This record gives sequence, C-alpha cells and structure tokens, in this order.
Amino acid sequence: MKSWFRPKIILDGFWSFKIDRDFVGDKEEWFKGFKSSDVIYVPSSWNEQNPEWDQYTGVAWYQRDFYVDKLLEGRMAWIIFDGAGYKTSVWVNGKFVGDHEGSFTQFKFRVDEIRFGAFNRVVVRIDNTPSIYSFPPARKLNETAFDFFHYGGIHRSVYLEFVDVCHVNDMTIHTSHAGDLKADISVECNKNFDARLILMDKERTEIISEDIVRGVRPGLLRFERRYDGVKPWSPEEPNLYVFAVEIYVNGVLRDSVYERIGFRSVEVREGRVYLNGKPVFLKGFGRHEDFPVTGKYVPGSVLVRDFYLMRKIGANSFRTSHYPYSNEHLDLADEFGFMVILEPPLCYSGLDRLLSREEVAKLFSSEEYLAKAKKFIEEMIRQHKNRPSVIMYSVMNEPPSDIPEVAEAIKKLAEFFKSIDPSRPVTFASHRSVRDLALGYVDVISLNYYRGWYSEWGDIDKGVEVMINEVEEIHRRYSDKPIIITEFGADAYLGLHSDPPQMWSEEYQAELIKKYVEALTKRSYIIGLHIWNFADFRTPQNPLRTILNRKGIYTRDRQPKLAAQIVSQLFNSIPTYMK
Ligand SMILES: Cc1cc(=O)oc2cc(O[C@@H]3O[C@H](C(=O)O)[C@@H](O)[C@H](O)[C@H]3O)ccc12
Repeated sequence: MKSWFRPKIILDGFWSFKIDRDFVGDKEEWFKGFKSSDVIYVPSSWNEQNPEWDQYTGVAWYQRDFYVDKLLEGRMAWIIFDGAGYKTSVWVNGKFVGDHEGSFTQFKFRVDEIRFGAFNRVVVRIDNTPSIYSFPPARKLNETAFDFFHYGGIHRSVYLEFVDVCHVNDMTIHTSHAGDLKADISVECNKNFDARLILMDKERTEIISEDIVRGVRPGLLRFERRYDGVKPWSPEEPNLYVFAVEIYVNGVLRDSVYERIGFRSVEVREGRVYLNGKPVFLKGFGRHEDFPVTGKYVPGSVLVRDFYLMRKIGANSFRTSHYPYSNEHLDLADEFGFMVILEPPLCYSGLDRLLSREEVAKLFSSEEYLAKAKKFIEEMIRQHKNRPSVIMYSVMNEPPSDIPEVAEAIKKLAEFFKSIDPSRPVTFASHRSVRDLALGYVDVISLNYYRGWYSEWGDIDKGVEVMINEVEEIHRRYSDKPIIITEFGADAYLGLHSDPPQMWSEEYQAELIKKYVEALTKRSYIIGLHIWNFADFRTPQNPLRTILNRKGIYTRDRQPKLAAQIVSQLFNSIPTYMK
C-alpha cells in the first residue's frame, strides 16, 4: 500500500556506524546514542562498503539524526524499514520502538517519542549472526543452507511516515480480467467516515470511475464492482491502473492510499496455468538481489537494465529466488509484464550438510518452526498480495522433501498459503526429483535439475537423458499437474572458451542450456523454464565457487556471456501462450 498524501521523511543517506564485535553495545547503552567516526550508506549491506567489514557477521549499530517539522504535530509517526537484517532493533530518542526478524520484508514501528519542531535520533541495532533457526538457516558465514552471500545491514530504504488517527491499515484487492474488483479495506478511525474509491489511469491523470460510500463504521469496508472497458494486465500488454481510497471525516480528507493494480485472472487446470483464460508458458530465470559494493541492495538503474535485458532476451517470468524482492524490483515486474513466482526466505539447498536426517525431521515437525515459517509467509503475502505480476507462490526452495516430516511441513505450509490467499496457485522448488514425497501437495510441480553439472559432469547429453527420464517419471505419477523446471544451468567464467565445450567455459554453459531447452520444450506438460541464473552473484566461500556463483548468463555487472545469445534465440522462439 502506497500513499502520496502521508508526509514522509526519507532517512536514506549517510549514517554513523559501529561494529560491535565484543557485544558491549547493549551494556554501554549505545541505543541512547553512540560516538563513532565510521560512516555507512543506507540502503546497502555493510559488507562491501569497507573491506574490513566484509566477512563480519554479528551485531552492528547505525545512528542518524533527523528534524521533524512542527506542522506535523498531532499525526502518528511510523518508522518504516523496507528491508534490514537479519534481526533489527530500533530506538528513537533513546526509547525502544520495536524489533523484527527477517531481512526481506517491510516492517514498521509506531513512534510515540517524536519531538516536533526539533531534532530526533534513531539508533538501529542489526544482528546477522548465523543460526540454524534463522530463515534461511546457516551455521557460519561459509556454512549456510543457501548458496548466496550472507550480507548484513539496512539494505533497503528507511523512512518516517506521518498518519492521521483516521487511516487505512491494509487493503486486499482481487481482480479478474473481465474487470471485476473486490477490495477489503481495513480502516481505523475514532468516528464514522466517508470513503471515496477511485480508479485512475496509471499516471493518475484521468479518473476512470469513482464511488463514494458514506457513514462507514470503522473496521472492514468491503467494496465490490465491475469496471467495464478496462484493459486486462498481461505480459504483452501490462496495463496498470491506480486504485485509490480516500477517507473523509465531516468533509475533511484524513487519509489517502493507493495500489497499482492490474485486471487479471490466474487458474490452474488440466495441466496448464491459465492467465486471463489462456495457457501460459513461463520463460525466464531464477534471479538474486546482489550487486557489487551495494550487496543485497540493487540500485534502481541496475534493475531497469535487468528488465530491458530480460525483455530483449524473450523472458516473461522469474522467481524471487530465494526471498521476497524489494518493492522497486516487483514494481518493475508489474510494469514490464513479468509473471512472478514469489518465494519466502525458506531455502534449504545445503541443509543436509548442516544437519543429520533426524535433526531435519525434528526441525520441520516442530511447532516453533511452523509458526515462524507462517510469520515469514504472512508478511511476504501482506506486502505483495495486490501485485498483478505475482501469479504463483513458491512455498520453499530445495527442501529435503524425501523426508516424511519435511513433506508434511510443506503440505501444512501450502495449505497456509491458500488460507491467506486462495487466489494464487502454490508450488515449491524441488531437487529431490523422483524421491520427493511432497509433489502431490501443490498445484504446480517445480523441479530443479543440475544433471550435466553436479552429476554426469562433462557429459551434457547423458545429463539431459537422465534428467528427461526422471521428469517423464514424475509426469507419469502426477499427470494432471503442470511442471516447471525452475532451475537448470552451468557455471561459466567470462572469457573462458573451449572447443569442445568443457565445464566452466562459456560454450559448455550455452550448450547445456540449449540442450535442456530443446529436450524440455518437446514435452507438452512442461509449462515453464527458468534458467539458473540471470546474473552471476556472490556466494559463501567453498571449493565449488570462485567468489561468485557463475551460472549467470550475464556477469555480475550485467555483461552478456555466450549463453545470452543462445537464450535470446531460444526464448524469442517460444510463444507466451501454449496451445
Ligand atoms: C552441490 C550441489 C549438488 C546438486 O546436485 O545440487 C545443488 C544445488 C544447489 O543449490 C541450488 O542450485 C544453485 C546452484 O548450485 O548453482 C543454487 O545457487 C541455488 O540457490 C539452489 O537452489 C547447491 C549445490 C548443489
């Protein structure tokens, strides 16, 4: 939910910073304010801003002063973090305002201690100590269940928002491609209010339709209507509209919020995913939020380049592997017409290197694990539920789902997704192939395959043959379910060439991708292909990686490898709509 009406103070910029290696900050009450000559930029992870902080995991403190105008007096102040972590605790003017766990969702705290017409001080404590109980789990910086670098810090924007006592709390919007809209609008107010509900064009220059509901009691306002003549949102024509809600008390405007929406429908039936009643084929990538120096913050200009590159190469889809991406990232997906599979930070690719089978079973069957997973999922859905681009949810990535307790947890979490948002299909990215026990619990089967890389290495044809045999077997078992191959690929070091194609060369990567795509597009039950990965990204240090995971078809600074040309030919020849 956005607002152009609520006054804001943006806190992005340079902050004071202090690493707390000996964990003395709490005892020395740094939350009241601390002295430090270290400077840090927000938004961005701390690691690459100074080589001395690069390998640091633990507690670090941020501090910044800001001025609040007297004119804002009487409004409630909220401090909003678009993403920081792993654990964040916040104090304003020495008073604790709240804490939050998880790096990739927006969170906010009410601040009662604001001084109007004066300077205020915000102090933030970040703790990114690895833990097996974190989402996703890790033991140490280089012993993680996930294959991306464990950055720390305030890596998305921070701002204050000033809100009237009468305000919109939340808004859930469902649409159809026929022009139907249903909105559940939760309003807090000390009086009955009037609501003005406006549908506008994307630029907010033209009002398409407006409705006024008078004398509404505070609580839930349900609004439902059909807008005739609106254009549907689709990959080829991502028509966006603005749906705005204004709250009036005695004729005075007290709040105004909006969402950018698209009119579209998603359903899964008879082995297909239908968008607006037409079966779609998802062509695209697993991506990451990762960039040199800024770490887990990807600047808007880089995102824009990514979307133009993805569009040019013929992609129409990506998965937010392996955590929910920033608002900016997903705003561009809405804008460019990308079909997104939204994934929470439940990533378990290397979990069996950290825990025994028994420990994994115990973890996944514990009530604590399920409750925490649900909290992460709920926050993610709340933030992104109104996006037309989000057409599917992925419960998690590469769980050890050949273990019955893990399969049971996937079943429960898939049901949980549906209980909050029954409008979108659910999947999870499996790497257990024919041994997976949870494939039957989701609407769409997603499979990750590295045959020809981690196994059958050096022999692409053999890798493709084994992969196809397994995919066919899975299709035989679940013939009514559509299948997406959510990861496949090979590392390539830019500039390393080899004839014949050998591992790590650009030729090997291009050839493996080409052979996978050719073999898989012959199978009509395959409804999507996501190459791993769009761009190279930083990883923990281990013998399989050369600082970066190099499975990007672009380098980390977004220059093409040979595979980008091949993928362009392949993707541009696959239509978005299937027969
Ligand atoms: C060592 C290894 C073997 C294997 O068969 O699969 C596998 C998968 C891994 O993680 C997934 O694949 C990507 C990759 O390895 O490039 C990761 O970057 C991605 O996050 C994972 O979904 C890791 C290691 C292995």
